Order: sequence, then C-alpha cells, then structure tokens
Amino acid sequence: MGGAKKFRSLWESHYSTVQGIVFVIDSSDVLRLCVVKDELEALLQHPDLNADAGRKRVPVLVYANKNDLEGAKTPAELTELLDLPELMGDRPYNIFSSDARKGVALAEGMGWLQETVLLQLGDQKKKGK
Ligand SMILES: Nc1nc2c(ncn2[C@@H]2O[C@H](COP(=O)(O)OP(=O)(O)OP(=O)(O)O)[C@@H](O)[C@H]2O)c(=O)[nH]1
Repeated sequence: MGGAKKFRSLWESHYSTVQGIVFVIDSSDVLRLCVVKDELEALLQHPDLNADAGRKRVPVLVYANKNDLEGAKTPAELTELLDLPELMGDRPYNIFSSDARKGVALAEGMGWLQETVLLQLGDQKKKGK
C-alpha cells in the first residue's frame, strides 16, 4: 500500500489478517526518519497486531530502499537511528538494503519473509492452533 500520508489510515484495515509486513523506507530521506519511526511504532503497537499471543509475532521485512541515492543510510545505520530492536521487541524482523528500481535485494527480502511466515505456520500447526 502507498506510504503517502493520505493512505496511511488505510493500512490498519489489513492488520487483523496479515501474516507478514513489508515496510519500505526511503533510506535517502533522513529528514523524514522521525515520521518513519512514529508510523512504524504506531503500526507495531496497533491492537489488531497484538490481539492474541499468536499475532504478537507477525514478522516484519524492512527494505532500506533507494540505496543507490547519495547519502542513503545503511541498514545498520537505520537499525540504530530507528532503534529497531526496541521497536520490534520479540517480533522476527530483517532489514535489506534495496534498490526497487533495479530490483536489488527484493527477492532476497521476500525469500526471508516467506521462510519466516512458513516456519511460524508450521510451529502453529504443531501446537494445534
Ligand atoms: N533512485 C531510486 N528511485 C526509486 C527507488 N524506488 C523507487 N524509486 C522511485 O521513487 C519514485 C517514487 O517515490 P516514492 O518515494 O516511492 O514516493 P511515495 O512514497 O509515493 O511518495 P512520498 O511519500 O512523497 O515519498 C518513483 O519515481 C520511483 O521510480 C530506488 O530504489 N531508487
């Protein structure tokens, strides 16, 4: 879904059914990193993503996108600037440095998310959920 302000209120209509989240950051837009942090925090704390124990751990794939642009922050820098370990808590997450225009790291990131979701589904099946 689009990340522009007018579309952000639509995100939450999907929270109750999602199995994985892809969060795309413009890693070259340093000025808006505080908005990114606020939005990510609001998303992760939303009741529909925390309603029961199983849903607490919906995995999050973060793309540090536009890595080709000058001044783009690296995943390590974004992890620190956004305080991702604190924000994510015990949720599985991973961050990939991407260039969506050239398709760099997109498949790698999606591969991680798919693998993580499948593992969770397998675990839930074993527990009989
Ligand atoms: N250089 C570069 N451009 C990209 C990349 N991914 C998307 N774009 C370009 O970015 C433009 C879209 O800008 P976005 O930042 O995605 O726009 P948006 O999020 O809808 O709008 P804003 O909230 O205003 O940033 C398009 O021209 C894309 O081709 C990338 O990895 N590198």
